[in-house]
Amino acid sequence: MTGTPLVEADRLSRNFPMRTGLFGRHRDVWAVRDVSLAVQKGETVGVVGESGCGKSTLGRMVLGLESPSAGAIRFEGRDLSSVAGAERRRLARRMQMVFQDPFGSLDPRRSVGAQIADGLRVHRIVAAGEVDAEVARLIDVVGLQKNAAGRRPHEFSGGQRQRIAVARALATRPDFIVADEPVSALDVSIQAQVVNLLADLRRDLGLTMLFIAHDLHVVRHLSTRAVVMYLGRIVEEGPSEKVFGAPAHPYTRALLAATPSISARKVDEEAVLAGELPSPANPPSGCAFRTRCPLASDECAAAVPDLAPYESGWKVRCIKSGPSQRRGDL
Ligand SMILES: Nc1ncnc2c1ncn2[C@@H]1O[C@H](COP(=O)(O)OP(=O)(O)OP(=O)(O)O)[C@@H](O)[C@H]1O
Repeated sequence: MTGTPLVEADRLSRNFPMRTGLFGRHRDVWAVRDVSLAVQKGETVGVVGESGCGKSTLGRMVLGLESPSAGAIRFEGRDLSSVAGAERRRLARRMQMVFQDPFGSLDPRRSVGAQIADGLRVHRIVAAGEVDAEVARLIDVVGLQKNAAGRRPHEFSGGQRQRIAVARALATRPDFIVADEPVSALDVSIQAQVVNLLADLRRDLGLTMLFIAHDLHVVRHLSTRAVVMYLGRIVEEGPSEKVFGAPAHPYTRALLAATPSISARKVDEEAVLAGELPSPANPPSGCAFRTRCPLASDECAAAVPDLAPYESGWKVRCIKSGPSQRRGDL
């Protein structure tokens, strides 16, 4: 892959102070730790991992909604922390977020049309006299009925509300969208419709996306590249068909084993995810996954493994899964 990425996270970390234990001692929870990620124009990068692995914090930092404790975010090569004022607003127009809970992000008292129009007005996307027509166009683009503009959010089903949220995000004509669990609050029967809408929009509008989900089906369907996170760190990253087709990290294999219907391989009993996710306030030493890993040995406790090249464009953070160990018998 060549050229400046549209969005780049460079060694991003974010910690939160937290009280733990009986005596309420302060400890840092590292929600995201040393994450580097480049998203090329037109790519859809899917971020997966169990709840609490740091996916949302990463997505919020990438959009500038949360500040990193360390590291940088670059948009078209420009460090977001060095951009302010009108310039920052111009960049904000180009980056939008679609949240898990569309109801929480929509105002119940205002009409859908008025809420879609907010972004049009703030960023002066069209002339004042053309706002209504543009709202109607956006409503059509996301597949809602023409009369939706005059109605309030509670008059719609969950899937339709997520379409409204997508129309709002599209209003500013963004280049980059972070979708944080956009379908996980929806009925399974509706999820595919919203996923297909996002896939169509990505194709038709040339959108670049960071797609966050704990559901591997959804990520596999939408993303060109997959990033697997465990306790704040990337443990595997590579082309989706490879990561989901022949996962290299034992954690990715365990996630896939928990979703057998998309596993191309026979479910490996050994790979089934054992035990609880350790507390992010007190992660295991060395490889954080070692306490649940069927391959773990003493050396896994010694140091955090590097995110090392596995194949071209594919990286794995596991001392047992380097290219030299790759035989399909792990
Ligand atoms: N504002 C905050 N204050 C304290 N801790 C936080 C805050 N935001 C996130 N965390 C902690 O950071 C860790 C990562 O949270 P995050 O929401 O990014 O994970 P996630 O993978 O997106 O999970 P989920 O799917 O449940 O949203 C969790 O342990 C969480 O409790």
